Amino acid sequence: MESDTGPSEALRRLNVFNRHFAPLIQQQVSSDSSSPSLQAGLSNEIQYVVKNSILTAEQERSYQENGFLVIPNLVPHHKIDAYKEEFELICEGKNRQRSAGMTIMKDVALKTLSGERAINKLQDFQDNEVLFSYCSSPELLQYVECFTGPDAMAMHTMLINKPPDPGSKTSRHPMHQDLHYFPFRPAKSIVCSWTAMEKVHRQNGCLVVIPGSHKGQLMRHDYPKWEGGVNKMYHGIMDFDASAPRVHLEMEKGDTVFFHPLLLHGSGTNKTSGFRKAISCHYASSNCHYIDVAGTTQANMANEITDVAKRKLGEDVEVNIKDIWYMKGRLVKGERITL
Ligand SMILES: O=C(O)CCC(=O)C(=O)O
Ligand SMILES: [Fe+2]
Repeated sequence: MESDTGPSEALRRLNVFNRHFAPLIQQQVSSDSSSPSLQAGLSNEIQYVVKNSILTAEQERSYQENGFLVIPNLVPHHKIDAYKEEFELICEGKNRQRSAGMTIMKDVALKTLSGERAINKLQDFQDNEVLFSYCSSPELLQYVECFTGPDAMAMHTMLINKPPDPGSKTSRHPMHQDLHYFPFRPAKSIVCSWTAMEKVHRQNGCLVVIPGSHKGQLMRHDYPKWEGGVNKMYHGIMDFDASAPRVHLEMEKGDTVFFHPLLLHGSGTNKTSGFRKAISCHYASSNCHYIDVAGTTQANMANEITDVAKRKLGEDVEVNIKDIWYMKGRLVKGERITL
């Protein structure tokens, strides 16, 4: 059934969202009505939004203060249905061409199952035409540009298929900052888009964020010591302040959250019997530069990625994580500069 909703429905949901979250996220509406991008230069504060004609002053202020912005009903339902169908075909594994270059991740507690029931995440779908059309879709890019500027690369792609939790609580994703995985900067020119492929709520493990945490530093990440085990590459913040106020982002199919790579976030246990799906892309300005992560808090992540790459390519192959990122990045807008 075609269930796309029109602009007035989107506006209604935006209002509901704002009413619901405004008190929680303490939107700081100052008496100055000019937008943060227009205020650039007036204070030492990092400006997280570039000059644009898309975001309202209120949306800019909200991203500046909170580090995330939810746009209701952004991705049409028929597109999401096509991504879901493609994901299912990949899980069936009949046509290897479809999943060329992808990293298919299995849940630590469900490895013995087959097909979709074992797979909790697809990564690196930059060469799959159907899935990658999410990253290059105009409805997303108009917003992406507000954070990356006009030259934008899709750097990291994921389809998350959070499985029904088997009782091990391994379907949780520990609180983390995505910047931990990225050897490029500056952080303010990177943004994640995360689109709900169905209704997501607390029961099926929606995203959980800590508003304002994007203004902090990159913290130390490692595997949490969970009794039931932890999924591969699900690093979490080690010195996490569990009392920090969090917001659960309950979203409808097609709703999209854009968030900063230092924003602390994670997701809860899926207590339902369905697979909670979301599709996501990390974009960066092509003007970003690579950094050397040796000797930093990111070194453990880099070693793990290098080990995986060596297992695929051969132990004697010299692997540099910058090369991996260089190869998987795809230009989606403007010109490719340094990334
Ligand atoms: O969809 C989720 O559960 C969160 C995934 C996430 O934050 C990540 O993979 O970095
Ligand atoms: Fe994340």
